[in-house]
Amino acid sequence: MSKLKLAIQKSGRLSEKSLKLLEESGIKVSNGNRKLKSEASNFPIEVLFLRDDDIPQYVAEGVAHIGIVGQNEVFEQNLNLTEAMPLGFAKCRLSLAVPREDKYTDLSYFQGKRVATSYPNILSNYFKENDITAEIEKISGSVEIAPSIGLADGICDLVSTGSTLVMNGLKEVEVVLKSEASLIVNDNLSPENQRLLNQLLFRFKAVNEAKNNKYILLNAPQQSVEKITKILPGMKSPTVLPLAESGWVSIHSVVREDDFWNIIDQLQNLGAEGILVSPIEKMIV
Ligand SMILES: Nc1ncnc2c1ncn2[C@@H]1O[C@H](COP(=O)(O)OP(=O)(O)OP(=O)(O)O)[C@@H](O)[C@H]1O
Ligand SMILES: O=P(O)(O)OC[C@H]1O[C@H](OP(=O)(O)OP(=O)(O)O)[C@H](O)[C@@H]1O
Ligand SMILES: [Mg+2]
Repeated sequence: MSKLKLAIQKSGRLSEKSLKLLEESGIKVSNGNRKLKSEASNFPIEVLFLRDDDIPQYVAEGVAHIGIVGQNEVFEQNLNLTEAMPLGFAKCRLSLAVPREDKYTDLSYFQGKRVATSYPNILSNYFKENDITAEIEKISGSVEIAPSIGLADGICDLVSTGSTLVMNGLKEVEVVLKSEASLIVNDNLSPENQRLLNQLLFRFKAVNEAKNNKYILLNAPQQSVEKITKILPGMKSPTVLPLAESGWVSIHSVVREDDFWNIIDQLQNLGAEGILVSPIEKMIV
């Protein structure tokens, strides 16, 4: 029987969340004993544990059929492969930063300057698009130290909280790319592997949809049902059940997590009481 080969990062920022996504998708993989290869016990999948920068190349060449890697690596390497699904974790941005004390008004700051980065291709395209000629210094790590040791005038590196920049006396001045973890796929999958991939995508989507939504349950006066239904349309329409007390109903629905705090006032203004919100484990739309 065919097995889908999935490459994930061996150790680093993507590792734990990649394994967690598999676990939440009901796929049991052990990664003990520093093994670099592991077969799932209940799904035809083999997991390869690799350096994250190597993953796009392995997927493009078909050594692995699919992989989980940051979009920053996908764009930098620009290989023949397909992004099947953004996965919603390892969110960060690739940004330009300069010494805190420097005056910065716009990109022309970088004209004729030296910029250190681990993403020379993305950066050189960005400078080209913006008519900036700068010298790009490729380094593979600890990029933020470059200006203070005289290696470069500015840097282009991944930022999330911004604390690494602050600690190194730098300030973020431009966002070059926004990135998150992504499921990448080889362009020539066999029909059997494509079928397995579709099953996996179905599960990943159910897990991620569930994370973005909450189950909401509330009591409301009967006369507010129509207006509340408009605010809480749910997956099809909300469930409305009568309460023992006449003139009152219980409304059950699904709400996007991002919308919840915005609609809570409207619900209360319509007389909603006893509002309960709980997480959803899987959601199939
Ligand atoms: N500060 C951050 N916040 C969120 N996501 C990040 C952050 N830094 C990096 N990432 C994402 O996680 C990915 C892996 O980052 P990590 O630092 O673990 O890689 P690495 O040092 O290149 O590891 P490896 O040893 O596997 O090459 C990055 O390519 C990026 O997509
Ligand atoms: O904005 P922040 O929240 O401070 O995060 C940014 C830092 O995170 C990443 O490095 P990481 O910590 O993964 O270390 P690494 O250089 O060993 O990959 C990235 O290369 C930045 O240095
Ligand atoms: Mg790496």
